[in-house]
Amino acid sequence: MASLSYEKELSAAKKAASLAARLCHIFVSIFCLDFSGSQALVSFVLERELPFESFSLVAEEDSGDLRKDGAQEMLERITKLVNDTITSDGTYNVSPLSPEDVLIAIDSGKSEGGSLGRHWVLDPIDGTKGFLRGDQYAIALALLDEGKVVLGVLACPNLSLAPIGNDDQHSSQNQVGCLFSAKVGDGTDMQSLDGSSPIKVHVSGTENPAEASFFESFEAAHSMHDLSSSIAKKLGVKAPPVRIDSQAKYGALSRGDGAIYLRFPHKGYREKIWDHAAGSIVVTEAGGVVTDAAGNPLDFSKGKFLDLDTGIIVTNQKLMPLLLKAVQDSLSEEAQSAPSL
Ligand SMILES: Nc1ncnc2c1ncn2[C@@H]1O[C@H](COP(=O)(O)O)[C@@H](OP(=O)(O)O)[C@H]1O
Ligand SMILES: [Mg+2]
Repeated sequence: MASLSYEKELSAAKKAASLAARLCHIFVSIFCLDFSGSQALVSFVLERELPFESFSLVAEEDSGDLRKDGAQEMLERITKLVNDTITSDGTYNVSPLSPEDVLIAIDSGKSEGGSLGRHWVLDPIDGTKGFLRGDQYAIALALLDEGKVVLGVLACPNLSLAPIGNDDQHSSQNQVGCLFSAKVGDGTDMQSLDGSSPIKVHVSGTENPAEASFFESFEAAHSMHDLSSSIAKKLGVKAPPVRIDSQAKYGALSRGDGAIYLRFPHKGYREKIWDHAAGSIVVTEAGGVVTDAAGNPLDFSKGKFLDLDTGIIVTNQKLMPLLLKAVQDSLSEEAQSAPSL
C-alpha cells in the first residue's frame, strides 16, 4: 500500500529542486534562452528516486521549441548541462543522457493533473522575468494527491537567508539561496541551498495591519498594483509594497518577512496550478492562509488551471478577516467606478 507519510517523496522533491537550482545557477551565467533543462532534471531525479511509483508530472515547459530545425545546438548544450549537473551530484551511476532522453524527460511533464491519483506539479523556473533580470526566481515543485497539495518545495537561488524587506530583495551582504519545504501536517522548513540543517519557519504573527508589510509581483502586468495599494490603504498598512518576482514571495512570507501577499491579475488571466501549488503549502504549513478574493481555498483538483474568484490573497489567520473585508470593499468600489458597458 502506498505510504501516506510522503517522507520519501519530500526527500526526492528536495533533491530534484536543489539540483535544478544548481543547473539554473550555472545556466544563467552561460545563456538564458531555454528553461526546459530544469524540467528535464526534475523529471529525471523524481523517476530515479521513486522508481516504484506511477509517475505523472504537470509542468510548464514542453520540448516543442527544442525539436525545431536550428535548435540542435541549444539542445546539445542543455543536454550537457543536465548531464554535468547529474554528475556533479555524484549519486546517479547512469550513462549520460542523450538529447532524445532529455526531450523525453521534458515531455514527461505533459500530464493534465486532476482530482484522481497523484500528480507532481512543476514550475521549472518560476518568475522568468526575475530570472532574466538577475532578481528573484524559484524552482517550484509540489505533489497533489487526490486533488490536494500534500507537499511542496521551493528552491529560491537568489533569496537571502536573512529576512528581506523594502528595497532589499537580495542584499549582497547576505548569503543567498533558500530551500523551503513543507509536508501536510508537518510544518514548513527552510534551509540553505548549500545544505545547512533545516529550521522550522512560521508566518508573521502580527495582528496589527499598521505593522504589516505586503508583497506583490514586481511586474505590473501580473498584478494590479493600484488595487493592492487601495486595499493596503484601507487596511492601514503603512509600509510601501515589497515587489519581487516568483513564488519566492510565498517563501519569504512563510518565514515572516512581511505579513500579506496580494495578487490581482488583469481581467481574463487564468492562474496555473504550478504558479501556486508549492508556494501555497509552504505558507499554510507555516501557519498562513491562502484564499481567492472571495475567501475560498484554492482548488488544485481541476486540471492545469485554478478556477478562482478574482485574485489570490495570503496572510496569517488573525489578519485574514480584516484583509478579506478590505479586499471586498476595494473590489466593490472598483466595480462601482468602472464605466458600465
Ligand atoms: N498577465 C499575467 N497575469 C498574471 N500572471 C501572469 C501573467 N502572465 C504571466 N503570469 C504568470 O506570473 C508568473 C510570475 O509571477 P510573479 O509576477 O509573481 O513573478 C509567471 O510565471 P513564469 O515566470 O514561470 O512564467 C506566469 O505564469
Ligand atoms: Mg511560473
